[in-house]
Amino acid sequence: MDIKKNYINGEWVPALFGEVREIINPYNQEVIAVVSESKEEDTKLAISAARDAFDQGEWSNTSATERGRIVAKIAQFIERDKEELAEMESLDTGKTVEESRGDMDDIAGVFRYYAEIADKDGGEIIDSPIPNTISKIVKEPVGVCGQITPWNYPLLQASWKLAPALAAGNTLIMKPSEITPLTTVKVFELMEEAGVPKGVVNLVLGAGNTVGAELSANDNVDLISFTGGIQTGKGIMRAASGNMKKIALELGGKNPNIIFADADFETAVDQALNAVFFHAGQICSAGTRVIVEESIHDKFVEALVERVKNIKLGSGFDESTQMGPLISETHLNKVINYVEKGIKEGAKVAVGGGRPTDPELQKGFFYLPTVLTDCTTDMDVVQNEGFGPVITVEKFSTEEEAIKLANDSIYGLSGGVWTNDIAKAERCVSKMRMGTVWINEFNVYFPHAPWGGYKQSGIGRELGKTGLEEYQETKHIFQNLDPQPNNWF
Ligand SMILES: NC(=O)c1ccc[n+]([C@@H]2O[C@H](COP(=O)([O-])OP(=O)(O)OC[C@H]3O[C@@H](n4cnc5c(N)ncnc54)[C@H](O)[C@@H]3O)[C@@H](O)[C@H]2O)c1
Ligand SMILES: C[N+](C)(C)CC=O
Repeated sequence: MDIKKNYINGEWVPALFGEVREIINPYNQEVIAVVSESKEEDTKLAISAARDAFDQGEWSNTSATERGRIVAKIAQFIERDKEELAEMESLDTGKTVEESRGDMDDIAGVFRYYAEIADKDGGEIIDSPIPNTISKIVKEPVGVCGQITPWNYPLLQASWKLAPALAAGNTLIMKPSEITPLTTVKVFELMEEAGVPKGVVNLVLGAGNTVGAELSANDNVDLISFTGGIQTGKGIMRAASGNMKKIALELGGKNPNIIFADADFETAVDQALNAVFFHAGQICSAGTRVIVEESIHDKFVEALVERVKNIKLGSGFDESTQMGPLISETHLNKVINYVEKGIKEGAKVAVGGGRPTDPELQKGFFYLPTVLTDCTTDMDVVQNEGFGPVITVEKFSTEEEAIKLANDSIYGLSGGVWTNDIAKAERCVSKMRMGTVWINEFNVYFPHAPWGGYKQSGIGRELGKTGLEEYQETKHIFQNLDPQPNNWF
């Protein structure tokens, strides 16, 4: 098996100490690839390459139109290689190939979006209060960007960072999750093919506490953009304070999904499933915290359970599969303990609550889609992100109570409201403390709209114009057209 390498200063190079890591298919635990396992020393080399490339200025001085053209080429290559990328993502993560195909469309869309807006902001002349002067606001690249991504949407989360950073004229070093690096390696090949100059994009494969920690702390990195868990995010924030680098953090969620009695019942049930069970619930914005109006609670749970019983688990490559495995044994054990803790706290298992018994699924890290009822807001299982196929159900009787429950969280990533009363929906979403709120929808995201969290779900925004601005500095240029001595001293 070929060893996947780092990409540093335009060259594919093995890790300096020759270490490697095996990448495992979570469906059957087979080794699907071997990749370089880098250390701080490899990371420093990549940071130097990115620093030199930025300081030398070839990419930042390339016109924004030309940068956009290259970013568009990357989109085109992703579309060309969509099937290969989708299969690779499914092998690596266990998600169904159909889901991965959708991800690849989204990813190409992100590169296209930033290609299109790269040259749309030529700066702004503002009204200066001083006669005979010109005041101009321009945007410039931040510089050298460290980018760290998680395992659940490996290439999607990478695209949200790579495309705007490139469009804005930065140089970068990316560290994908050590568990799922394959599609990121492939996209670096595509960026090379698209003509991104050497040193502009650098890839270092390795663990968080070595490569990730170096990227977060190194004084030659000007910005660190991270997507992952809250605890890791807090550590990165502390490490980044050394040189006051800019930080962008996309963290977890425990997202409320409020169902009013006047919602379209069948649609709300169907979408409550979609909100959680894609990718076995390993979605930051999964609507795992279902909050149902008391008058329909029992009927809603009954309908949910009937549907959940029929969810088909299996290989992501089998067209009939609806839900794949969890990412790893460690994560499976975390989900098992999470549900057990919920049961000890008083939650009742309405369906699921353990591993499947099907012999064909024993090699994979499968966990049954699960619904826990009798949940209350003080429970760990309601307050913390489980990142598995687990719905907790709470009840409410008034609109105020629904909002109070929805906001009773350290998280603030996303949430949804289901009702046919549009005024009620508007009242609710205006009070929900989350970066994205959906009315009669859940889990929709696209390149034009910003994405990010309130509260401990993060700092900053990805996607949209705001996602480009994360990678830009704002400069005020003031020019005196009639300079005169003022003889003050
Ligand atoms: N808000 C969003 O848009 C979004 C999107 C996807 C995932 N997530 C969140 O990501 C989490 C799941 O991903 P995960 O398990 O990969 O998260 P994680 O925090 O364990 O790891 C994320 C990345 O950080 C790296 N890392 C680990 N320790 C580090 C350290 N000390 N310094 C620097 N980097 C380090 C990892 O190697 C990995 O690349 C969930 O909480 C999920 O909600 C959020
Ligand atoms: C941001 N999103 C929904 C694509 C993936 C979250 O894990």
